[in-house]
Amino acid sequence: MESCVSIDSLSINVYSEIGVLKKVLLHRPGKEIENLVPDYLGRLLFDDIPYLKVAQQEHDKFSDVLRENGVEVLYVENLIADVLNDDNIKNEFIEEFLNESGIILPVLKDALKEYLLSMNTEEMIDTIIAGIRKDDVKLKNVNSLSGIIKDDYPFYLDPMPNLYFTRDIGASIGNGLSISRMKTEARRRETLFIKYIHKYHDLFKDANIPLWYDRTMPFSIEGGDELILSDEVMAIGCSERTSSEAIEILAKNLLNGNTSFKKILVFEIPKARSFMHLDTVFTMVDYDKFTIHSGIQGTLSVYEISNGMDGTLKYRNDTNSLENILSNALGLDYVELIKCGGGDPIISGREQWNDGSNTLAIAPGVVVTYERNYVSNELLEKRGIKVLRIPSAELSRGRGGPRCMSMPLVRESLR
Ligand SMILES: NC(=O)NCCC[C@H](N)C(=O)O
Repeated sequence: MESCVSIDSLSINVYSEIGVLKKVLLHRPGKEIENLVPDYLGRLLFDDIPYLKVAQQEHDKFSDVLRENGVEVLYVENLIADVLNDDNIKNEFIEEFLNESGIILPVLKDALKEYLLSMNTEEMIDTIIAGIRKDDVKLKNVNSLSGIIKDDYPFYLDPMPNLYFTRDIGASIGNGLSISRMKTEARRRETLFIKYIHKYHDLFKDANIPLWYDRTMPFSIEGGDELILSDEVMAIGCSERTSSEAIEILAKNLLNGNTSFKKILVFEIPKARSFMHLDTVFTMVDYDKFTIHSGIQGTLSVYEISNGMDGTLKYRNDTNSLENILSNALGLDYVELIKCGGGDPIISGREQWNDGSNTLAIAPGVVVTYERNYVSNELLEKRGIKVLRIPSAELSRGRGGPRCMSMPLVRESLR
């Protein structure tokens, strides 16, 4: 349960999806977006190339709305810069980052290390996130075959265009943290940032923040699949990105650990790009209200994981209606599922594709949404939800919405 210290001094405290948001981690899109090229869009998990200048203006509007509502906005790039100002930690990070980038040829590794260390910390971080093009680095006396016969791949280090979807790199659960094992190579290195911030940043390093999951585990799980429905119940999507094995390991650590969590609802959703995470089709907007994409309702299976008395886990396939599963789990008489885009399959399809279901609650009944999903937004307002719209034409090309772009660190607990 919530500790007795004041909310502001807590480093991680997230026991719901809707508690007043006090502290959140974002990444402002940078030059990595301009290193997206048509040939590699699919592998880098993008469907189009955002116009960086406008994407940044939209993201600044997002952070303004959060600050205007009392949220302290932290940026990944600033926290990791704080950490890497220590030369030893910087060297450790660069070593690990280059290894994970597949840079194993010693001459190339040394040349890239020298290139990165020639910059100040902030520039180095921007460069690492943006990617390093072969044209950027004149590799001095690299007498290796690959230095002579170059293939036509333009990068030494791939860009990290998905970093502005900070939701996925980790999940604050209770007073602890699940550091993701990302499903795809394209996003795997992103979690190095959260690893080093958790391990070395003054905000976290002495706070004994338990790790419920770690990036070294072999089974993938991503934060977009991890929803905190209450201080006792989580919903976790078994999806294109999150494996049942990872869910089981996380469940053991939460249900058998000394946490407040008693039950995990596993939502088995179609393994499809547009439904890549549970939060692209299902988010919580109030004590008893959720948005949902009608396209998954017929195909959804829900399995409940709870504590067996002997330290094992119990599994049950819950065939009740989703409304009943949620109201039972949350001890409510009734919950309302608000269909993203209404019932119309064309409108729902369009608005779900542009993350109409991916709302970010900043307080009970108050959500941030993409303005482009106007049908879903009006439906939410008709159901009594306060909707704070942000511009989204460029940000949405990355296939994520306001919840995807934010990693809550502190929310006021609901009770
Ligand atoms: N929680 C989320 O739904 N995040 C959206 C991630 C979009 C990103 N282009 C990806 O495919 O991973």
